[in-house]
Amino acid sequence: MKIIDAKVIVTCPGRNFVTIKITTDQGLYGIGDATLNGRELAVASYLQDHLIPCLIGRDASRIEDIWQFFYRGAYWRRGPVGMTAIAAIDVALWDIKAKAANMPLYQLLGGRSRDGVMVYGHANGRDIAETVSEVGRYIDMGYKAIRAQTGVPGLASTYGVSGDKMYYEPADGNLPTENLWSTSKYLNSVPKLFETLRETYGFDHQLLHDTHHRLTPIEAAQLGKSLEPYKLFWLEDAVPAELQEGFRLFRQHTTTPIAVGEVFSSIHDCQQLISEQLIDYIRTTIVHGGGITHLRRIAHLAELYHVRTGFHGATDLSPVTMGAALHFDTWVPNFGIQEYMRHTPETDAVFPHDYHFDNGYLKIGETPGHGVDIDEAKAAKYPYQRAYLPVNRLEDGTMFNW
Ligand SMILES: O=C(O)[C@@H](O)[C@@H](O)[C@H](O)[C@H](O)CO
Ligand SMILES: [Mg+2]
Repeated sequence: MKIIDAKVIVTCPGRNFVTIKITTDQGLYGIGDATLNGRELAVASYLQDHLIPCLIGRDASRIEDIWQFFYRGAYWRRGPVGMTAIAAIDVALWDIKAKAANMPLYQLLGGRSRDGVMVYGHANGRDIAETVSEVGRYIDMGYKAIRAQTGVPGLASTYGVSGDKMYYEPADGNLPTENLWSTSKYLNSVPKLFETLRETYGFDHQLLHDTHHRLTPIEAAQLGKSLEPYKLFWLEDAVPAELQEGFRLFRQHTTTPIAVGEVFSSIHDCQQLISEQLIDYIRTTIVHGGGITHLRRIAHLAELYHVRTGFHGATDLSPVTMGAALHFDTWVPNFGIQEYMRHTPETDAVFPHDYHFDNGYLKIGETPGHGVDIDEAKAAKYPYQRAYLPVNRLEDGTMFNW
């Protein structure tokens, strides 16, 4: 089955998405997500100008060989741009292979390990009272797991808190928005949020929190200890993870489960974190982690060390990633949880799909492939609009982590 065409589709139904569509000589096509929030055109060019010329004429069934060709053949390995481009091709080829076999992707991976994929939604509020009310709304919608993020007294803005309570999109202006951050103000406010949530709703629901890369290991240890009475499902991205051994200091002080990895792009970014059992959930997902082919390696390594998957699933990962991730989640034995930030109706119209929300779970259909398509006519109506993720400075002006 020969690849005869491959094209990159950039569309912006409220936010930018980059998609590759690969077509074979047998009339089958597959699609893959290539979206990297704030750097979309870098991946589009990596595909259009560098990888696609090498793709035409290859055998679409040779998924592993094509992955190895683009990874080892690049010379310059790893990193979010290259691995997102490789991931997009990989997912499109898995989509084609499953369609050729006339089976849903999860069957090709090894069949069902579960009937539904437990997801967590994003409740947020400007203050604790509004956040508690929002968590209640997500409980009423049927969520079994809810991430809670609240405004920090004394800070004008912070990660995860937005005016729109259903569709959260952090990328905004034509140039990066500058936010201000105070770790001490944040650490003073978070424990009170979870104390209030547990007092209000008890312990029947899983609660999660994302610190978004803003603490040192000892600050993360302090936060983890202070949250232990509230039994979080996980504390996410507490510490930037370039220094994997830095998590030893964090881990030794607290039993709060640790999740990290949405910004990772290969197994090498998390191999030490996993093999030293410094984390409990690996967040690296299909679109930024080299596709299904590479995520299987990460999941198998994680399985050896009691680490479970907890795929990133924000709105800036397209429905194509969500579809592929749900098939992976349906199969993978060491599944933990799937993030589910809902896409807008405009985005869903561009990317018709067969997964659906059912009482706290996402369920996939039996469509051959990953079950997601792209409506090119609708996609063409939304031209690219440059947008950046915000940046963060400390209150004294020091550049910090967003
Ligand atoms: O856990 C999450 O969903 C966040 O970390 C994301 O919203 C992240 O900020 C965005 O995906 C960045 O593009
Ligand atoms: Mg996160």
